[in-house]
Amino acid sequence: MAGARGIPGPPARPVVGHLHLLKKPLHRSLAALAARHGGGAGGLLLLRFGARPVLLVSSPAAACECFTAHDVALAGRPGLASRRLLPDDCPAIATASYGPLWRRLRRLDATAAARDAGARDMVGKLWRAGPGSVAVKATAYEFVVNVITAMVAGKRMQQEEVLRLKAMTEAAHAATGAANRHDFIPVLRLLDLGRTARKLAALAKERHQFGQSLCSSEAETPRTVIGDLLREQERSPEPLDDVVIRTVCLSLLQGGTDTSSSTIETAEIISTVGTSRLLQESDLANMPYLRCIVTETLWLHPVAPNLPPHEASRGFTVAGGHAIGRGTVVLVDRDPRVWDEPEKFTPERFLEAKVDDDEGTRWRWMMPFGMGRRRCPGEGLALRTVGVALGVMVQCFEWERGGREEVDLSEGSAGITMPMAMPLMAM
Ligand code: HEM
Repeated sequence: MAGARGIPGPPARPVVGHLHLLKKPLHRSLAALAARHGGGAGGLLLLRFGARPVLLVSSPAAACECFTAHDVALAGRPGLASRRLLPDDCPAIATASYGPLWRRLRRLDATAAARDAGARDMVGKLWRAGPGSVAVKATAYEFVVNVITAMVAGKRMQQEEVLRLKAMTEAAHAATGAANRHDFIPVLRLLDLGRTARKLAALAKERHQFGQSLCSSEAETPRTVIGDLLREQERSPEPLDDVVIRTVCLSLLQGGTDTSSSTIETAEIISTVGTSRLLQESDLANMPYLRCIVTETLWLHPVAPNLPPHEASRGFTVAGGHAIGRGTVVLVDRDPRVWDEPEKFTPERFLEAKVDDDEGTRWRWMMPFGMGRRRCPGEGLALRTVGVALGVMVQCFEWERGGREEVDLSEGSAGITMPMAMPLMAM
């Protein structure tokens, strides 16, 4: 790339690169580094995780350019060591390499839903739990799982299975975080400090068994994802194998549950439908403020603040001629300057904004679900599910603080997703 300009970064250490500068939660560390060093190259900062170049993009314009003009080059995921330890028979759409298998999985990643009954169940559960307290996220989690299992397999999931899925999803998110040291420092892998290899092998086995039990269970209605996939398996000239079916089902469940339930937990809402009947999905179109609250929650508490890592499959130039090398891992950082008072809960800021009207609003909206061809395929489903769940919870309960203290919205230290440090409890 003749004439291309290099991208600045802070001084790196031998072997670790910049890993020593990263603390949990990762996105706060990265935002601090971007604020300190990233102004000079159009909002780009070049770091090294071990020997691996990592580009942090914190300018809206550069991020838009990356995921539009260079979207194909950035559609890959880095082949990190932890992912290579997960055998081929339990992949996930989110970590699959860009290519024919990923394309096929995405195509199959169908969406359909019937959620109102699930919302009623969730409210009933919170109600029956009192007096005392019940973790909102656990209840919201069960609700989301049941919405998605109904879509995938046409049935509800037993409580033990919900807990098993939750543990598996949290372990997978932690293992696929963007800055796991064992991914970038070979000696740590060699010694298997932290027993990462063993944990990943156990996780692979668990995913395999869980996916298999999901797929081999009898689907109760023909209009389910599994039903469609099994029919396609029989009919298609290029039949689907079990790995593909398992992956689609698990990706829907694992991609959708922790993300949506964290968002439900974090939001507060004002209902507009009154109390004569329970809120339904069709009400959402007439509730712009509810939609703004969900959007604002995703802005303030994105579940994947830096997006899962993307990898440049070829070199290109961006932001006025800065060179991005092949193999660079790309992470995105929210730019707080797109809003006045970016950290203040202000749902009204989205009242006027149309989702896709110009580059600015697109940027403001793009972060929670990504952008380009790896953008979240569950976005529509997630917005409807979160909207219905929040609406019903606010419609049916009065929410107030349990004591004098502010509700603690601080972040936990997860891997690729970002849960709250203190779970929200309904008393
Ligand atoms: C509030 C809820 C949700 C949020 C905030 C969210 C966010 C995201 C983000 C940021 C990505 C990565 C985009 C990128 O790589 O640039 C993603 C990917 C993905 N999401 Fe979601 N998601 C949510 C709900 C869902 C639901 C309900 C499903 C499925 C039913 C789902 C399935 C997936 C899958 C399969 C991928 C991988 C896409 C790929 O790599 O090609 N997500 N999501």
